[in-house]
Amino acid sequence: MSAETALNELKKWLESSGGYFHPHVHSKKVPSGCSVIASRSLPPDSKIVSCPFNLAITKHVALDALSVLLGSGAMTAWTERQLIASYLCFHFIIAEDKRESKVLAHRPYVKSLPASDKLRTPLHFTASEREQLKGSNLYGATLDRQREWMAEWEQCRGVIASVNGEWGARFTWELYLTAATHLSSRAFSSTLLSQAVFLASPPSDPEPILLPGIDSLNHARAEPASWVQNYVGNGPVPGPGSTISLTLHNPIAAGAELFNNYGAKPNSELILGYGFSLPNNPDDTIVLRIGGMQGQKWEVGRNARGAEGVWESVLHSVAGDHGSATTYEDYLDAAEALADMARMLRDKLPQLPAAHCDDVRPDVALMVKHYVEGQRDIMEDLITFTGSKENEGIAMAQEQGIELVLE
Ligand SMILES: C[S@@+](CC[C@H](N)C(=O)[O-])C[C@H]1O[C@@H](n2cnc3c(N)ncnc32)[C@H](O)[C@@H]1O
Repeated sequence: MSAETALNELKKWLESSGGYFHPHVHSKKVPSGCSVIASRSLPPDSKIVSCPFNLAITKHVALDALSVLLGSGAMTAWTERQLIASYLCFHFIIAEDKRESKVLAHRPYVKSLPASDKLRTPLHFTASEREQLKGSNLYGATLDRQREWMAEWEQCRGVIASVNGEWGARFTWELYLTAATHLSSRAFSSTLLSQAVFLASPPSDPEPILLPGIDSLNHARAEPASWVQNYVGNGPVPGPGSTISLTLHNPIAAGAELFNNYGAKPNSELILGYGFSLPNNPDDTIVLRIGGMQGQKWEVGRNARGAEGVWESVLHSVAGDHGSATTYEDYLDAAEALADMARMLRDKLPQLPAAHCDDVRPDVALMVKHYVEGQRDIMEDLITFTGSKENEGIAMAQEQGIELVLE
């Protein structure tokens, strides 16, 4: 099915269920799936798309359908990802004309989702592409995620196969990985459906949900966009006609792409969860763990954002328990220790793939480049930060009349 046909089917389905898709936008095929384009210029604060609450895919929607197919009680202890991903998978396992498919209520949406060959998270990288990440945090995070998702898939497959062997055979790792990636790359928070968005404190355990149509737009950093809730009624159960809409606050020129704003996310998160990256992403971070500090972690960003926390810990670890305030020597030792660590991490980062490397697809090479450059820049900024701490140590010594000769 072409991108245009899939979007038209999605539009028709949304509208027939009380939703809305702006009549003057269309879809354009791009390597990663689709982009949404303005067919005419759109004024500021245009409502682009609305999804009725009853088309949202929550863990409860998934559980209700799976209970009919697999029997209630079969999914005890499944996570919301297992429930929602398995529900999406069943749209491919059970043909539309089968009696059991009645409970699979999201076919026009599922058909509009990008096929697995369009997905580019590191779980979809080839072995040689994954090698490009070796030495970075993202490499370990990829292996952890693959292990976790595979264990989930095996648990689900065991239950499904015990109910129907044919379904179990069709519930492949590739199908589950694709569905779980659709969830990681398109999820919104369940708080959007809760009346509690009007309250000061949202519920403590938000869950991922899918909002068909609202997830059609690509991301642009800092794009002024709102997700607007229209909750009908005052009770805990939303009334018929309740919707979530996406409104874009900037005017859009005819022919321009429409963007949503997924929030401030570092490239590590964009690559692992979504399969794309931003060049020189200002929200990039690196997670630091220092041996001997009880597994404590620090997230440091560009311009040494967040570095004070790791600095304080290193300073106190260097100063030990000498019972007095930290000395200039503590400052110099801590600055040197932190700079050594930052240099070591920088030097451990992977080398960038050659511009034309047969084993690495160009879009993957670009993501790896954006990510590694960001990690390197953060380490350079941290080294500069340790230089300023060293200068503070030197100034402390000078205040005490001590002249330092530094090598
Ligand atoms: C919520 S979906 C957006 C719609 C999607 N393009 C589609 O075809 O269905 C998120 C996915 O879109 C793609 N995407 C979103 N923003 C992007 C961007 N700025 N650059 C490249 N790809 C992007 C990524 O593949 C991501 O996983």
